[in-house]
Amino acid sequence: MSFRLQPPAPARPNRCQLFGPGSRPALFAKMAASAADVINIDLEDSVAPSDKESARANVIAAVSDIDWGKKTLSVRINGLDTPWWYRDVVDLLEQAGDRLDMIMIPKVGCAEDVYAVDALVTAIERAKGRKKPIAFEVIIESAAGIAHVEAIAASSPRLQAMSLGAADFAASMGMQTTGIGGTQENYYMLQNGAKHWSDPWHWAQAAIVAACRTHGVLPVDGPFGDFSDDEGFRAQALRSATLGMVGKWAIHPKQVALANEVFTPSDAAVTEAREILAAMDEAKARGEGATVYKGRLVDIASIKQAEVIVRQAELIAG
Ligand SMILES: CC(C)(COP(=O)(O)OP(=O)(O)OC[C@H]1O[C@@H](n2cnc3c(N)ncnc32)[C@H](O)[C@@H]1OP(=O)(O)O)[C@@H](O)C(=O)NCCC(=O)NCCSC(=O)C[C@H](O)C(=O)O
Ligand SMILES: [Mg+2]
Repeated sequence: MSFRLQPPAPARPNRCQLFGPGSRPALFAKMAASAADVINIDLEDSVAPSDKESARANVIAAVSDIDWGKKTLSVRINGLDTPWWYRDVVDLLEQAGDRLDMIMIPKVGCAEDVYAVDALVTAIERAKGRKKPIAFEVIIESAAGIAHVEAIAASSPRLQAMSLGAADFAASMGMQTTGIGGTQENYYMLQNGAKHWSDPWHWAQAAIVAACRTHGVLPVDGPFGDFSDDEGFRAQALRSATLGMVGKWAIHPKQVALANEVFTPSDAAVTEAREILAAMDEAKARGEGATVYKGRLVDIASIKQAEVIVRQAELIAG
């Protein structure tokens, strides 16, 4: 371990982030009643330009009017390359109630993008005497975003989470696909005439996880567009969880249960993790740093691995 210890990520459940357009207020109560840990009301790409102002007004009202329970409530503002983003921030901070937890900043390309929003938010919080500081989450969804991912992860103490936005990312990278996440037909290795599909999102996800873990930010997998494909969603989410991501977006309510299932450690995994911790306690009592559990080596690093699973389960259990 480096002299600099790895900071912990925010201790809150983030297994599923359910999205809904700010221009469809009829969905808000349904989103609040869902089993998602995080609610993302969108002012950006799911809202038509002609609806931007009315969607913003809907969202401001909904922050206070709807009972969001214990969920983390986040609003995705428009990108910094649009004419709408500053008004999103000003009106949300000045008019939406204290129930708002987070602002999601899309298409972040450099740390200075986050700095700009931070400066505006900080000024409004001071001017208005807002008591609860607004947290940030960002989406990495461009070539610039992934090139500068580590600086972005370090950009603000407000930053709690970072997601991969597969649709805009694919477009920015010039990838030949219209799919949002998941297996891509043409991304395969060939061995003895048989195709073996590979994962084109893997390297970006791994870069996001490393940047997030370095700076104490939650790494999250973004949307999976084909909401009729449960097994495709599950496979993508399982890969993300294996890489260290803590959750995934749902762009339809049927994806919420799938995300919660994958990102909640199973009873078997938690039992095994606790057994490893117990085996290592016994080893330590014998003055040993390593022992055998179910025929395989466990050592001091295994304690940290097991603690990741136990901590995640405890966090979710509340
Ligand atoms: C995808 C949808 C447009 C589908 O809407 P709809 O046609 O109404 O779906 P259904 O008829 O199947 O709905 C069944 C019931 O579920 C309710 N519903 C639908 N959507 C939601 C929701 N998001 N939250 C809660 N409840 C929802 C319906 O009202 C039906 O209820 P009932 O009649 O009582 O049975 C729609 O789901 C939708 O708009 N999804 C979110 C889209 C969105 O926010 N997109 C932005 C995020 S993804 C992105 O931006 C890409 C990213 O940035 C990147 O670059 O990768
Ligand atoms: Mg996007």
